[in-house]
Amino acid sequence: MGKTLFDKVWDQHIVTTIENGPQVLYIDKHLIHEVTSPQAFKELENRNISLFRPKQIVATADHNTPTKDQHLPVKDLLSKNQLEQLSENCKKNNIELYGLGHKYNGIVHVIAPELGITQPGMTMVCGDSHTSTHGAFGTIAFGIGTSQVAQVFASQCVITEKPKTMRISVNGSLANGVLPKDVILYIIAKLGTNSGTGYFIEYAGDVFENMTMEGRMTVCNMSIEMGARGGMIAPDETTYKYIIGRKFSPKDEELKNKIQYWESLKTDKNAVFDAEYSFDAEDIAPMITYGTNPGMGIKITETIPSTKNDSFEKSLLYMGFEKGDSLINKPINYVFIGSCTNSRIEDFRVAANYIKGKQKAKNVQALIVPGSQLVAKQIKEEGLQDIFENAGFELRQPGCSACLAMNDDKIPEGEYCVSTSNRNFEGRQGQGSRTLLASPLVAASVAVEGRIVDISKTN
Ligand SMILES: CC(C)[C@H](C(=O)O)[C@@H](O)C(=O)O
Ligand code: SF4
Repeated sequence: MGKTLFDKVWDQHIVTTIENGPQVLYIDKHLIHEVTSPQAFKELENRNISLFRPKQIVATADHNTPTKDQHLPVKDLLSKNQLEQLSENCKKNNIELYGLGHKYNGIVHVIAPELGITQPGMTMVCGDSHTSTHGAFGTIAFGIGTSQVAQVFASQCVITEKPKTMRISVNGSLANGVLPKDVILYIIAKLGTNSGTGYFIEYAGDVFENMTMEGRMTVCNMSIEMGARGGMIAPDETTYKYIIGRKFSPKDEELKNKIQYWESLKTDKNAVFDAEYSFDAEDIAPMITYGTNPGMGIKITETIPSTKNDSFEKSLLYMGFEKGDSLINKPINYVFIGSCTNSRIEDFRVAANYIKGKQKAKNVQALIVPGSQLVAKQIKEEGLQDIFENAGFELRQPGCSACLAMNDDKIPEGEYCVSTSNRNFEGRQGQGSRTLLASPLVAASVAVEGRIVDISKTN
């Protein structure tokens, strides 16, 4: 029987298999940030264990960082503490840190790919659920808990059960204005937020083959919102082109050899998955969520379904929506374009292209938060900054920002925010805030119109 992409990468990294039990998996890259690393460092210190391979670890500060005046001392005490702890821990343990203000600083899932740290065929972990993003490169990448962070510090391995495999194919071509974010919101709306539990997903078919790396990252990022351990896309020419020339990318002979190896990773024709789904690209349209989990999504022109169950009704109550409502023309006062789902240069190009020559609506506060310093630099160099600022959008400094509102970027109670992030849980963007997930194009159109509009009827 043939092997899947997932099996090939997994099998290459098995250190040992415990009989009738889990496996010990070698981890090539361990990414860390300020929120989930402190207790792990403490645990090692308490047990007097040193870090096994500090050179395999890369650290950044992203969740707590302010998006204004990053050159000034951080005002929030808890954040300041966590950031200082990260710096100290990295210094003590010889870990490369791209801290606040560093030219490579940014959201962990944005910086590793753009620096060429993320490469096909690797295993990567981070104490963060959206580590699944890196699967876009044909990498087994998954989030781990704090105790596992300590385990990886000590051994560069994790002990884990091998997940089952699922393939989701989308064939055909996407209509204009339908973005990778719409594809993944559509898939989650169709399959539900528990459909991926216990699985690693491979996305296959025309739509993903024709997608840019930025788009593939958006899709893999949200695999976790289906409950999956992670998502992957087979490496191909698009992947290699993206990787070539980046700071930590392999070069010359090494690159040639690696590409040869990466080519061998594609799923074999006769490989069998534990579960398979397929969709037609033509059925996908611009999406928006109306509820409090990412699976509660509809095409922007559809009405809220009349599902009868308590949690559905509770969710609508929180959102202030009714069954059968259309979201078109609902006034929106906040728009957030950012987060590890949609804060790469391509996302801002799409938004800027729509916004160019227009003005944001008076009622809207529109935040543009780049995923990294490098993206921020590109925004400036490509003239997107002028487009955003002339249109009345606020361009901030990089970080997680309003995606989870651990810093000052909070959406006020009761307000709606059309957001390009990945989670619309109750209070996610600030206490009492109400999040509607959408693509950067939909978000841009809402900022300009001050209400939800059918993107296919505006330009
Ligand atoms: C803070 C961190 C542990 C968390 C995660 O794991 O996803 C955060 O990044 C999120 O998006 O909710
Ligand atoms: S941007 Fe949001 S989803 Fe991504 S790592 Fe930060 S908080 Fe988590």
